[in-house]
Amino acid sequence: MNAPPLAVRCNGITKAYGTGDTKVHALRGVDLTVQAGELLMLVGPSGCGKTTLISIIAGILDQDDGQCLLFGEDIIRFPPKKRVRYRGLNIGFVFQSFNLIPTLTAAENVAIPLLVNGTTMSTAIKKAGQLLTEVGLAGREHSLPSQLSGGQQQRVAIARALVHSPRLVVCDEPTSALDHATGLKVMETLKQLAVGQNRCLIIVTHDARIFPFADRIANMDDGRITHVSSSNPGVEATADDPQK
Ligand SMILES: Nc1ncnc2c1ncn2[C@@H]1O[C@H](COP(=O)(O)OP(=O)(O)OP(=O)(O)O)[C@@H](O)[C@H]1O
Repeated sequence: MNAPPLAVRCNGITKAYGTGDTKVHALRGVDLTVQAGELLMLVGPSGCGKTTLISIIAGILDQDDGQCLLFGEDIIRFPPKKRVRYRGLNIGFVFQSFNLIPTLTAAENVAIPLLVNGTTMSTAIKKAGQLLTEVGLAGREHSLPSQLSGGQQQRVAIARALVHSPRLVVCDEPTSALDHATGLKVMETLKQLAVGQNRCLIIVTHDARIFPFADRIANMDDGRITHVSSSNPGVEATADDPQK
C-alpha cells in the first residue's frame, strides 16, 4: 500500500532571534512530518518555539537553517511574488492575536483571502457569510471587530483562515477565547473544513479539552520536538524520521 502523501516535512529547522548577548535560540533542530489528511497538535511550555515553528511552516517567517517542504515544495526558494501567491492560495493562518482589520466588517475580514486570490467582491462576501454561519456567527456579518467579543473575533479569524479552502491551515491557540461548548463546535468545523484528502491542519494549543480531535500530538520543549504520540490511546505514533 502506498504511504499517504506528506503535507509538511521539516528537517533540521533552526531559528534564532537577536544577536550577541540577547540572542535567543527559538528552534534548535526540528524534524517533523505531517501527512495529508492529518490533524496534528503542537503542545509545549510557553516560549518553547511553537509559534516560531508554525510561522516557518506557513512561510511567514524564514528559518536560519534546515528545510521545510510543503506538499513537496520548498517555498522559501520561490521568488517573492510566487511565494506570496502560493501562500494566498494554499495556506490559512489563525493568529493568536486574531489580526483582524479593525475598519472592516466581519464579512469583509473573512472575504480578504478570496479577494486577494481574484474572486469578485459579491462572490467573496457571499462565501464569507457562509463561513461565518459555519462558525456560529450568522447575523454578525456587518459587525466591526470592536463590536464583537473576543470569542466572536476569534471565530471570524477562523472563518477567514478557512474561506479559500487552503491545503494547509495553521492555528495558534484557536480556542483560547472560547467557552467549552463553542470550542468543541469550532473544532468540529475546523476538522470538517480543513482536514481531508491533500489537506491538513496544524494546531498549537494549551487546551487539553481539544486533544481528542488530534490524530497526533507533537510535544515541544526548548526548541525541539521531544515526542510525538497518537491521541488514540494504545496506538503509539512512530517518531518522525528525517531520513524517510
Ligand atoms: N520576534 C521575536 N524577537 C525576539 N525573540 C522572540 C521573538 N519571537 C519569539 N521570540 C522568543 O523565541 C522563543 C520562542 O518563542 P515562541 O513564541 O515561538 O514560543 P511559543 O512556544 O509559541 O510560546 P507561547 O506558548 O508563549 O506562545 C521565546 O523565548 C521568545 O521569547
